[in-house]
Amino acid sequence: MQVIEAGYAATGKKIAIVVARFNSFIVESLLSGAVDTLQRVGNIAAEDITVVRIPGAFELPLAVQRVAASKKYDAIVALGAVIRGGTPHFEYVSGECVKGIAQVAMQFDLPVAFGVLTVDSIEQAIERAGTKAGNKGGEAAMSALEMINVLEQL
Ligand SMILES: Nc1c(NC[C@H](O)[C@H](O)[C@H](O)CO)[nH]c(=O)[nH]c1=O
Ligand SMILES: CC(=O)[C@@H](O)COP(=O)(O)O
Repeated sequence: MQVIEAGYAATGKKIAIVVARFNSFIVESLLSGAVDTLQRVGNIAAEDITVVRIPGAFELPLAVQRVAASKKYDAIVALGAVIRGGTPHFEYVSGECVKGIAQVAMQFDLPVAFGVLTVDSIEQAIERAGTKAGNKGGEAAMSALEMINVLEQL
C-alpha cells in the first residue's frame, strides 16, 4: 500500500491571505491565527506572506481568482466571517463565497484554503476565532501548508 501525505514546513513558499473586512473584529483574529501558523508551523518568512484586504465575503472569489491568476503564490488562504442576520442574505453571501472559491482552486490547480466562518451568531464566530473552538484562520493556514506539500508529491 502506498500512502501519500505530508507535513507543514514550507520554507520559501509564497502565501497570499485574502481577507474580507466585514465583521473585522472577528476577521482580524482569523488573520492573526493564520499568520502565526504560517510563520511558526510553516516556517514561512514574513516577506513571503502577502495580505490582500477586500470589503466582504461576496468579493472573495473575484479577489482570490485575481491572486491565483498572478501565478505569484504557492497557496491562498481566504478569510472572512459571514454571520447570519434576519434575512436570507446569509445564504446567498456564504453560498456564492464557498462556490466561487472552490472553483478558483480547481481552475488554477492551486491550494485555496477556506477560512471563512459561516455562523449563526456572533458568539459562534468568537468561539471559532481564537477561543474555545480554536482559530479557523490558523486551521485554514495549516490546510494550505499541507496541500502545498502533498500536491508536490502527485
Ligand atoms: N453580511 C456579511 C457580508 N455582507 C457583505 C457582502 O459580502 C458584500 O461585501 C456586499 O454585499 C457588497 O458586495 N459580508 C461578510 O463578509 N460577512 C457578512 O456577515
Ligand atoms: C450575512 C449577512 O449578509 C447578514 O449579516 C446581513 O444581515 P441581515 O440578513 O439582517 O440583513
